[in-house]
Amino acid sequence: MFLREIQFLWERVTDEQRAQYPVHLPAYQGVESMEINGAVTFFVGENGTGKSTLLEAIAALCEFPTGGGEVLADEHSVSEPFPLQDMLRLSWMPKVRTGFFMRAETYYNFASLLDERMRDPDFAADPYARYGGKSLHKQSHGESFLKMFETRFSEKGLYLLDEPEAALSPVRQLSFLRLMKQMADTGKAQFIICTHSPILLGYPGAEIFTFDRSPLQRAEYEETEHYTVTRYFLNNRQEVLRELFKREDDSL
Ligand SMILES: Nc1ncnc2c1ncn2[C@@H]1O[C@H](COP(=O)(O)OP(=O)(O)OP(=O)(O)O)[C@@H](O)[C@H]1O
Repeated sequence: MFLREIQFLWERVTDEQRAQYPVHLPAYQGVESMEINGAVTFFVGENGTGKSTLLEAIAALCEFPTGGGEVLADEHSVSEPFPLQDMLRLSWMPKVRTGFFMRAETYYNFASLLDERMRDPDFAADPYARYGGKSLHKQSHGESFLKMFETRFSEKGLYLLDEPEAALSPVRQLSFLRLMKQMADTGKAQFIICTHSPILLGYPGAEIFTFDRSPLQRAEYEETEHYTVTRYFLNNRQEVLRELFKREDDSL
């Protein structure tokens, strides 16, 4: 593993910035440092708690292309949001420069970029070579996603992945777990992953940070809502659905 610690340098932000996105997000309040102790780290938590924002800030500090993962525009904001990376410091042992940042939602753009490169006569290398040999638009989403990981995971590096499960069936998620394990075991790859998948989260010995608490903190797999809610639903499906729909009818 390479990335050992993410420090939050509060002295770098003004009081005004502290009150605004992204610095104001509850999960970040009171965080001085996040120590990373394993090859696989997950960020979990409710939608909008700041997982992607932190992952993207790490990617920016690593100087990885953020893959078209532009920050959501805020219609009400009069100024550009404070770049979270400006208050972060990453500690490495050893420092790596390779790896990538990938968010499922920008995968389509990435596929189009490769097609553009294929058409570009000035681009000598085969842009599909590392991605299954043909346009990602001509492979199913899940197939090409997994293919891409199989090819790219053979390289040493830090992999920052935002909801990789979005493209993957449950069986493919299991394949993905195996792939991560193979890579992590070589000591050449480190993963930091935002996920909502109870399957991915089940990676053995993974370090999990939950953004549902303020400050964000470590959690055990069985403590996460992804585990408890999924488990409860699967064990009590009829009861949960009855209760859910009854409430909906009542509010009509
Ligand atoms: N440019 C922006 N200006 C203001 N607020 C923003 C901006 N970009 C994102 N936000 C808000 O910041 C919060 C955190 O967003 P983020 O994408 O990091 O959440 P997340 O935990 O990754 O959520 P999800 O699980 O849904 O992907 C959200 O409430 C989002 O609407």
